[in-house]
Amino acid sequence: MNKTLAFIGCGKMAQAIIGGMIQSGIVDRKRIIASARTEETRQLVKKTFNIKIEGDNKQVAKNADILFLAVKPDVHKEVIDEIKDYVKKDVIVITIAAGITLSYLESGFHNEVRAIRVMPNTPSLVREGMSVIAPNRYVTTDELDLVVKLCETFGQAEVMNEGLMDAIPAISGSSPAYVYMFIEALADGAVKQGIPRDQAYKLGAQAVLGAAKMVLETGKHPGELKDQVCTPGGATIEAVLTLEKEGLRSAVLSAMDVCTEKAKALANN
Ligand SMILES: NC(=O)C1=CN([C@@H]2O[C@H](COP(=O)(O)OP(=O)(O)OC[C@H]3O[C@@H](n4cnc5c(N)ncnc54)[C@H](OP(=O)(O)O)[C@@H]3O)[C@@H](O)[C@H]2O)C=CC1
Ligand SMILES: O=C(O)[C@@H]1CCC=N1
Repeated sequence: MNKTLAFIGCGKMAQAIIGGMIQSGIVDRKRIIASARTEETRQLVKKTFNIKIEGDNKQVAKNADILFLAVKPDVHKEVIDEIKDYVKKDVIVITIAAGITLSYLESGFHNEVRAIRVMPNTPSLVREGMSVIAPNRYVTTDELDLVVKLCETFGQAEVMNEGLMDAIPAISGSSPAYVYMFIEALADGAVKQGIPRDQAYKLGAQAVLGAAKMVLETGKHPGELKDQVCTPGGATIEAVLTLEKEGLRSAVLSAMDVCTEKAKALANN
């Protein structure tokens, strides 16, 4: 990787990506530069990752071969206006923001800018991220391959049509938050039964990790895997009945609907 990777904005998501990339050993930290608004974040990022970070967005944009816009959606306009005249002609601009479209980037920079939407998630920090990638028509196959490989340094990557991108936060970008809530709830339930809290988090998290691996590695339908746990006349089916009565599935679907609507609206704030 002989490209300069630049991040405008270095908050929680950018830090997760940078952490995963460096941990992979594939991306040299010397190739990563970033900017953040406050001195507090700049010091934290410098201390944590030992990368070059500064307050001047233009300086960072100027040196970028691949430029990640990692600010919130409502800060994109101000940042793009600030840097658009400073980027290299063939820079690849990636937004990781929910709701920011490829046409938004094309109008902000210039009509033929190489633009990519990537929706990542925070497990990127431990190289178990999921990145969904949608390029515009000016991104070449080789450039897309490079970005896919880059995203694979911190997890899995899938290329999709832009038309699906607004639906990705709910299933992938935001969903770790729901899973953490589920793990917290599992731990609370265990603590209620007398299990020490630190062990309860380990048991709950490992169950989620193991179940996720079963879905990914056996290729079996989640319903079949659930059925294997439910011993006839046993304890699990009682828990399953209660979760159905309490509306676990419909709660998840409703949450994903509101998440998707909000993600679509974010760019207009
Ligand atoms: N968090 C997540 O799980 C995910 C987030 N995303 C997307 O990532 C983006 C960032 O989210 P997140 O990391 O959570 O948010 P944060 O608030 O943690 O990070 C935003 C960063 O932007 C910086 N910033 C703000 N204004 C400017 C500016 N004018 N110039 C340069 N930097 C600026 C902030 O600097 P400072 O820290 O100094 O204030 C901060 O580092 C969003 O667009 C979000 O949609 C996508 C997928 C998942
Ligand atoms: O909450 C948000 O808007 C961002 C997008 C996906 C995860 N975090």
